Amino acid sequence: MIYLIGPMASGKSTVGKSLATVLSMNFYDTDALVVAEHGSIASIFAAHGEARFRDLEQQTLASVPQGVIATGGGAVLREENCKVLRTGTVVYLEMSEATAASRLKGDNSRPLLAGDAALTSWISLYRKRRAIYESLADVRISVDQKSVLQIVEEILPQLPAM
Ligand SMILES: Nc1ncnc2c1ncn2[C@@H]1O[C@H](COP(=O)(O)OP(=O)(O)O)[C@@H](O)[C@H]1O
Ligand SMILES: O=C(O)C1=C[C@@H](OP(=O)(O)O)[C@@H](O)[C@H](O)C1
Ligand SMILES: [Mg+2]
Repeated sequence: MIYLIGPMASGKSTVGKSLATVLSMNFYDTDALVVAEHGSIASIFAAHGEARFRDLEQQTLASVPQGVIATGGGAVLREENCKVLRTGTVVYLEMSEATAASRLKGDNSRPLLAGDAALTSWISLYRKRRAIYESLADVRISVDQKSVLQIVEEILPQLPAM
């Protein structure tokens, strides 16, 4: 299993999909699996709160089939999830604030960033989570100013033989 972790908009979903294609592995995105079964993340947060979303995220991560897995940026908040991540190869996509700003403009799919034009929430969440991302990472890649393909090509030689 290969797990992608990192802050919101670092490219876990996009890079994960491309990495899976290159490796001829299945790709799963825990957020997409939750949405397919329970509706949009925004609607889950609005109707039931973040804790409910975290429960669904945890259940999904624990039962996802073999492949390349894009996690949500907050999946590392639960130790149960970290235990699952440690069973595979963890690729951490790190990103600067400037890159986040350009990617998040006009995107309102992430309830934790609602009204976050100045990126205050993104910065504060990343500050709280950065140490966990670093502690879990087997492979660490800075995504700033790199194309998806460049990032995939940087990850490939750092993966253990499978
Ligand atoms: N290397 C990249 N260069 C430019 N844009 C990117 C890159 N990686 C991702 N993106 C774009 O940034 C946004 C966030 O990417 P996404 O894969 O959803 O991140 P995450 O899953 O980590 O939140 C998307 O619009 C995506 O197309
Ligand atoms: O960082 C977070 O807490 C979240 C990140 C999102 O996924 P991405 O990191 O793929 O945007 C999604 O799981 C949800 O909106 C919460
Ligand atoms: Mg994603």
